[in-house]
Amino acid sequence: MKQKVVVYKKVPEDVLMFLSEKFEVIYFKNLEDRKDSNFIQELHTAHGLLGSSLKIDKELLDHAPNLKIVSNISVGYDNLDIEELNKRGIQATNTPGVLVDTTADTIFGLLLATARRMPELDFYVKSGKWNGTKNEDLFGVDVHHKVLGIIGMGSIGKAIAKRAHFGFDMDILYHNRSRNEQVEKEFNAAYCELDELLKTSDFVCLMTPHTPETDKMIGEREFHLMKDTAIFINGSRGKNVDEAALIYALQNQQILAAGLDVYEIEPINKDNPLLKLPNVVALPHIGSATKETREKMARLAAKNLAEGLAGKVPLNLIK
Ligand SMILES: NC(=O)C1=CN([C@@H]2O[C@H](COP(=O)(O)OP(=O)(O)OC[C@H]3O[C@@H](n4cnc5c(N)ncnc54)[C@H](O)[C@@H]3O)[C@@H](O)[C@H]2O)C=CC1
Ligand SMILES: O=C(O)C(=O)CO
Repeated sequence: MKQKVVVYKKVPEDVLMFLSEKFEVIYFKNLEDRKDSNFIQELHTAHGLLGSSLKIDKELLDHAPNLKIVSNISVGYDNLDIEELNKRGIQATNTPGVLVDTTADTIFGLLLATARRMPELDFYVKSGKWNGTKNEDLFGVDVHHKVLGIIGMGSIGKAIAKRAHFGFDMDILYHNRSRNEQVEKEFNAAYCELDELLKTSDFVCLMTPHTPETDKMIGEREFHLMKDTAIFINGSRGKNVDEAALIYALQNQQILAAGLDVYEIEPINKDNPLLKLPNVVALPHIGSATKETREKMARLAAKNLAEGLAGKVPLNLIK
């Protein structure tokens, strides 16, 4: 009898076909609620789970006694309780690599859009306000030849550094769990302690995973250390930032502006003060979301799942 796989995110047709050849596939194209009774019902007999963002913790796992693998269609896996999965001998996988360039493009684009106030200016033109000289109140700030501080010099951090160094002649500072000689050589990047990076950078870009250690790692103290001309970019996870402190810093000119792809709670509430601030450029957690890359991620996740259920060690097993 075929093993059973529950897919809880929309995936391309070829991924469904690939899975259906090997497994019995139950497909929830757009699962809105993890308490959905049909989903819970299917979990009881599921061997594999494929999707993203869903919180997978003890409460959910108690409904899935036969589960062998959880395959996340994302690189971040802060939605998974890894300790609980380990305890139950359930494998977990993610999709690193395939989304690096796409995410770096988005985050660097966000940095440019924030510095040059592109969404505001787009609105200015489209709303018919452009009818004379453009005054200083519309000007942005330069990106090229400025100092970019990257916190979390991993795969995506490096790809951002590459764009900044080769494309924009920026000076790169970085803070990471460990030094990386390759990025120091390739992008002339200088390692520094977090406080030094915050004090010195014109742009601070956060690219760490969300872990107990990085939870709210940028808060009141850190915004205080930044230049009042600094632009803060968060492409990592919203929970890495104390959002109330970010709002305060933006409202009180402690920093100049912020470009955000991620938020403490997603989707962000439309009444969140961040969305009322002209010095915030807000994207809907879209870093990796191009058609091509999302398809690659889904294919890689399906491959990981198939390897796990075949008794092999999946390529992207989370250790
Ligand atoms: N906005 C979006 O759509 C996307 C967001 N992400 C987020 O970006 C994160 C990073 O992705 P990758 O670069 O692929 O991961 P990675 O694992 O290659 O890099 C993460 C880096 O953060 C560093 N780090 C971890 N804890 C740290 C700490 N306490 N202080 C300083 N550095 C620390 C690590 O040493 C590592 O170099 C993901 O975990 C995910 O949360 C990833 C993809 C898309
Ligand atoms: O992969 C991730 O971690 C994302 O945030 C979405 O691609």
